[in-house]
Amino acid sequence: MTEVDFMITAETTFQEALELMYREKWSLLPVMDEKRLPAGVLTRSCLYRMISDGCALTEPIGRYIKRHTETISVTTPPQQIEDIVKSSKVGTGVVTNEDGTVAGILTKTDMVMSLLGSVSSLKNQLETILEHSNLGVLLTDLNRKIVFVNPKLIEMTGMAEQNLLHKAADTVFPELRSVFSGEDHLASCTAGSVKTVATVSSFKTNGYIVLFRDTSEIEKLASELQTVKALKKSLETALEYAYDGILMADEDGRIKMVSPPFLDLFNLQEDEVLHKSVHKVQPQLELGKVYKTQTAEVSDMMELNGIKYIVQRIPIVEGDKVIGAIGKVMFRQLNEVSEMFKRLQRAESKASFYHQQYNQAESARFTWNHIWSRNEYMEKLKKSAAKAAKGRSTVLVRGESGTGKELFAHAIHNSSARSSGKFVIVNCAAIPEDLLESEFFGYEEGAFTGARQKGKIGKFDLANGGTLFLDEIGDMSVSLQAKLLRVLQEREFYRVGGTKKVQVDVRIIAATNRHLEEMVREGTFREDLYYRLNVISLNVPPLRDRREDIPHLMQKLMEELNKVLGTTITGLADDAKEAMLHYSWPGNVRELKNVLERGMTFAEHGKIQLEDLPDYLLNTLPEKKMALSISLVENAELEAIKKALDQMKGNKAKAARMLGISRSGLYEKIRKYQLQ
Ligand SMILES: Nc1ncnc2c1ncn2[C@@H]1O[C@H](COP(=O)(O)OP(=O)(O)OP(=O)(O)O)[C@@H](O)[C@H]1O
Repeated sequence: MTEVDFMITAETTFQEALELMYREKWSLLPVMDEKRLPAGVLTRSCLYRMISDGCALTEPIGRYIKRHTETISVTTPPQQIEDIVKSSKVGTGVVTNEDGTVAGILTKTDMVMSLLGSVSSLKNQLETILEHSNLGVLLTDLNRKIVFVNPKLIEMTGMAEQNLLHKAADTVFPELRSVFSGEDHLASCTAGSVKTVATVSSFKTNGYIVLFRDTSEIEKLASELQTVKALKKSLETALEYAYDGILMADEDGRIKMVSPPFLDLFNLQEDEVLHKSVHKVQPQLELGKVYKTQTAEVSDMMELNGIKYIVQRIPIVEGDKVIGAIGKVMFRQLNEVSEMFKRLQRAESKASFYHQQYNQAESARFTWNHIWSRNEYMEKLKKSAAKAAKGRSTVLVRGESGTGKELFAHAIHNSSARSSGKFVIVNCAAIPEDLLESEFFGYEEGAFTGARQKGKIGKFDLANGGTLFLDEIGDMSVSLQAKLLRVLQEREFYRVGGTKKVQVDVRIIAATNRHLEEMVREGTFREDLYYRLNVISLNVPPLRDRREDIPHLMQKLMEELNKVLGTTITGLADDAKEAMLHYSWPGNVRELKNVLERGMTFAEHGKIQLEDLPDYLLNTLPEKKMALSISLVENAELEAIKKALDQMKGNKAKAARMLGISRSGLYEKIRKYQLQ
């Protein structure tokens, strides 16, 4: 204990001990126990070991020692002490002599150290520690002149020791200036080619100690982190622009990422799916399967809103464990692999559509479920019509063009007692005047000369036992009106050129968009026929008077059109929807359907955009949302008709088609607005 110069107690902090040691130049410190009797000595290496074990500089030494108890006495053989120290988790310090024998050891709670032998060269001990340190260490005097550098710092700088010693530290390492001046705690400092972080501790009376930590490891980690971040970003971007609907789930089936087309297709918001269980939110994807089988698979064809899709289920496997799964919903490629395929598909769907129509000619295709509505009056109307269907009376369906009068006629027939009979449609406006009679009543064999020798069955004959739907009844000539009236009264007729009375059991449903009462007044429609037809009258309101039907009809019609056109439209962009909701729809549901068909053909997939809508619709958009007055509606209607006629160079058939109204409907409007 001869070399002991200073004494410290269990209350002394590590910082104080360190400063004392530094000031007293590599000496031992005596430690007093609680009774202030000499208890042991603290060597510098021991102190450093304790600090590197993680004790705070401000912590009292005694408290640290109490936490780190080892039962080693002076009689413990050095080998055993070494073993204990090595295996100890408590960071006990050991002091060795030059020959490697144990010189001192940390023992009881209230004692710091007992010397087992002579402590000869503490400077050497420190040098040993510094030699093996991973930190570059530099000591300076008060003038910042370098007095010591450790081998690690020599290695880092690549400079010879003598070229470093006695130089001002901040000349060799200019980055240290800010730390020496106390502006910063740390400095990024290049030692040779090594990037380091340097810290400076000052020991007021003696100088400074500078520690250099190699940051290349940290930088490597940072660059790996950067790579991972970049990968994540690429993945997110790929998802953002992915053509398919993609969803990724983690090992517990929680949804971690989802692509916008996926959300579009299933009409979901991101927060409705993210971090939720895929098995609960999207059970129809059946992603759970791949967690069990660990093999990728493709689903059968599925369908949503008229859009066909298939799901590719892909497990993410690491080792022999499934750590996640990907659900890839392909709905666009199905239709868009190539232009050819698309065209083929359209042709096919059109062909099958017409084939279906052909098969269903003379049979009613629609029921009440096909008349889509959210409007109270329409629902009441459907109920009354369904009641009327049960009887035998003639039904007159009235309403503007394209409001769904024909649909009502189909549904009435289908829910009537004669639904197994035929449903025969005659468009009174479409048949040339001179053929109308033979169309209605047929003709006997040989009634005409020439090719049509064989005779023809008329619509009344055809509809026997079923329903005859007389569309556009207001457009029938007065002479035919008389003949029709007779059949309605007597339930029998003569074929053209025939002499035999034909008896029929036919229910008549008539429809018109004309103002029959006015026509009766004008003498262009027979009053007696009017009363015969007008037994039960159903008035289908125009779309502008049941605006709540518009969104519902848009949704249902898009589903239907996706099937017919082979498109994958998921909805309308907000502004396009707004425009649709504010338009007055003079052509009613037919016009709505035509505008959607055009928009869907232009957009092909995703959502219908504003620019996919026709100009005449966009031009009539009110600047501000305001209640539509009748004159405003009429004005819009007039503008639309003018534009259509203009665009079609006066061709009324084409203009009517473009407007989505019937030819007779257009004629009526032309008359109404006195257009020529
Ligand atoms: N409520 C509805 N639900 C579903 N589709 C409808 C509805 N109303 C009309 N439609 C559709 O709109 C189009 C026009 O309907 P429909 O032919 O029945 O009208 P209309 O009043 O008979 O027309 P017009 O007077 O020009 O003959 C059809 O394609 C029809 O399927």
